[in-house]
Amino acid sequence: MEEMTGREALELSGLACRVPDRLLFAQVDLRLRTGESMSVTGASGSGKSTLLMCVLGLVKPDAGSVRVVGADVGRMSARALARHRRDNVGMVFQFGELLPELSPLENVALAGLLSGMRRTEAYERAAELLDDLGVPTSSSGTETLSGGERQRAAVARALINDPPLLLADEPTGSLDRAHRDAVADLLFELPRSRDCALLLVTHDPDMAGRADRQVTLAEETLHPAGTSEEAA
Ligand SMILES: Nc1ncnc2c1ncn2[C@@H]1O[C@H](COP(=O)(O)OP(=O)(O)OP(=O)(O)O)[C@@H](O)[C@H]1O
Repeated sequence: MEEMTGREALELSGLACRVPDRLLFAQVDLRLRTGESMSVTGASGSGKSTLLMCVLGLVKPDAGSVRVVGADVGRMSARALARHRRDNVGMVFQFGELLPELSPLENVALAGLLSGMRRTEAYERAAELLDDLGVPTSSSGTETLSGGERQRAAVARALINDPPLLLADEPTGSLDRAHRDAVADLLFELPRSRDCALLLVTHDPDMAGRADRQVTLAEETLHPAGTSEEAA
């Protein structure tokens, strides 16, 4: 029985996407509410990252719709979409993708500034988040951070606008086991502590298994994990 708590963060209906030589996926339906986490596994090349790109509105699906907090991202102008994404979606990638010239604090604050936060507020919030997430705010560049700290800084950056939807693509893929577990603990706590929805793409079965709901992209569509022949 699914509990109907939280608010709707993401709804995919009949989503289909092809690349020039083949169909990646079709008939993808998914609903995710704030407070929930969902993992997406699937063989390499099955289209998991492309699915996230569709959610971000960076790849236009061939059919179906993507609704983020109720708004159809396929019907927005580029400008409205960029605004909507900044306000509602946080994204964490495999290598953190922080700007190396900036300090961790500046990296996080910048995301707030770009969405219109006042300077003092952006810096205060950034410092608070980094502190909460255990990243030293004293470091001057991101290269002095450990891999785990860098990923936590990337999570802080994704959270600065309090997004109802958090997307993560292999967020622990570059980390050793100890750091991986620490970042995983942090990520899976977020849906409840920050009332956001977490959609996580991973090849790691342990990570995937920690999500409230688990799906696999295989045979060109999404299945509840464990019901498809295809290995994750
Ligand atoms: N713009 C594009 N043009 C052509 N092919 C593309 C394009 N984007 C993605 N693809 C292809 O679509 C397939 C799915 O890519 P995607 O990165 O979504 O897979 P994935 O499941 O995330 O893989 P991995 O687990 O290896 O990261 C790949 O075969 C990729 O080469």
